[in-house]
Amino acid sequence: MDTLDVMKIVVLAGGIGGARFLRGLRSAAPEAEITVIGNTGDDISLFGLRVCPDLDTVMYTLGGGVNEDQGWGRADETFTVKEELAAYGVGPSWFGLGDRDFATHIVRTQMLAAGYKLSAVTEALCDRWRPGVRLIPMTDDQVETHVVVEDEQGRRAIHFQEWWVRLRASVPALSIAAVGAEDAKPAPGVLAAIEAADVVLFPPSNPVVSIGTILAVPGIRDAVATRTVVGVSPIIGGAPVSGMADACLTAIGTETSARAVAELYGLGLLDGWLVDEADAAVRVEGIEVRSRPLLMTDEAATADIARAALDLAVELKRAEESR
Ligand SMILES: C[C@H](OP(=O)(O)O)C(=O)O
Repeated sequence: MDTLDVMKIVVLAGGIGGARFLRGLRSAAPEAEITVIGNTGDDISLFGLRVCPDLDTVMYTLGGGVNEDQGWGRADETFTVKEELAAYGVGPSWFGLGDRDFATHIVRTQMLAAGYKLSAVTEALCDRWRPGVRLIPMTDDQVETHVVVEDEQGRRAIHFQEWWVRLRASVPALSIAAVGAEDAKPAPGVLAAIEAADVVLFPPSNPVVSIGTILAVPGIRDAVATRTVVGVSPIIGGAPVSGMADACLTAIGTETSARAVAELYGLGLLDGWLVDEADAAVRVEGIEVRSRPLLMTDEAATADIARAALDLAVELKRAEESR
């Protein structure tokens, strides 16, 4: 198998970083069949609507509709509905939904209310966006990431989005839990896609609340462990490439380093690990570590990173097969 051959690739993805990596992967391997298993732990109900930030970020980014500067939400967005809600005193005001984005959540909520599963709704939304990959939510069941914090209002669990977006992770998380994950079932097609995959890639998504949450759905981790898996480090030189993943890693007692994240995923799951040149000295027992520039500065640089991940995965798979 050559990376240029048609191959089946599964990617576990969160939001912005995952979506940008996927855009690079799609251009690095245009013939590949790419299945994306999307995190739904960040999902939240707002104004009576079901909002799936990570699924939408992947869909908008690959479908050409994303706000490129922000990395999420729609391009050419307006905020009339948000302003009108605020005029009624209806919140929360801290979650920035634009008018175009609202339409997606209205369609999704309407279909869910009619009895369609989230996986079917996502497929229907993708009919419009044609992302060039098959996007499946990790589960059709409700899983919500909650964060335990303690401040002047006392100790309490809040929705991940409230901690992340409203509080900007400024209050330390005492713990993070994917509520509902242990009883959730993988969405239809998730396990079959993993079982059929030539390789599985972990993009530089948040290892705790994105990839960690997907792996927490029973059955997914075990299925992934049977494949050749290569991850791209979301940590460069001791800091997240973007975002505040360090706040999540600290909450679970893991150091913010490329080595610690590889160890968190663990031997038995990860076969190869791409780190930045800044982390060239990183070694992880039992995992093949390679270094190269990992900043996704533009689409061409991102495609090079995706190609390097794929090449490493193919090399490791071949080595495994010849043993
Ligand atoms: C929460 C978010 O996760 P991602 O969508 O990047 O996986 C982040 O770490 O910025």
